[in-house]
Amino acid sequence: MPPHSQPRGILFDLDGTLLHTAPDLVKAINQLRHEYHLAALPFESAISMVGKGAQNLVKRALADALTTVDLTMAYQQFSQHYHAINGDSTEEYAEVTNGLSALYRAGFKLAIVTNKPSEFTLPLLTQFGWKEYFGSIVCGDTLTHKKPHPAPILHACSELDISVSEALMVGDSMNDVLAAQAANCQCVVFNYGYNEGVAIEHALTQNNTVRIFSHFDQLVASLS
Ligand SMILES: O=C(O)COP(=O)(O)O
Ligand SMILES: [Mg+2]
Repeated sequence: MPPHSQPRGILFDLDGTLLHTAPDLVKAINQLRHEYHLAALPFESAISMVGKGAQNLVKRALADALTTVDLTMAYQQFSQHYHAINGDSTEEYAEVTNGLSALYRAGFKLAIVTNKPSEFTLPLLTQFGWKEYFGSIVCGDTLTHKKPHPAPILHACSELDISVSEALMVGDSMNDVLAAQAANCQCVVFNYGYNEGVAIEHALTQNNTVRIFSHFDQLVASLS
């Protein structure tokens, strides 16, 4: 398949791509730090720790106290905090619901491929009314491996019953780009997301074939 040919399946990252989850994530992280008598992290520092799943987020957020922290217990504490507020201050990026609905109605097979654990992902998909759109939902704890490993992308393709050459990965970070490259899958990224604190334009090398969009409408238009 030549680069940029029309896909049959579209695999979406969640945090930083479909949903601006940062306000709730940062709040839960700072509630956790408060329990450990640690100062609140500034918003931008906390959000740069998002990307490699919630267990890694907790580890990164407690880096200044790691020698004294039981990470299993800390994750449980974070999970309680985040469950209590998950979705409260989370917003979809502009035109995401309209765009997903249009792509679904146009016959594309859609999937979620996120590093976010399923316990937090599924309630958000229900809250935003998106669950019916997705023929596959691969979360950070669905498989042994998370992005940037290619396995989540390959698993979603298998569940959608398409070959990876017929898929397009849509994300916001190098975890999405590297997973797509390892799986040999087309990839586009939005530049409004998180990418662990680094502008995605700077992270991508010049000869990279990944397209960069700044609005969800641009993705939908590129697939019409
Ligand atoms: O939970 C994370 O760390 C990131 O989630 P994402 O893969 O949807 O960006
Ligand atoms: Mg993301």
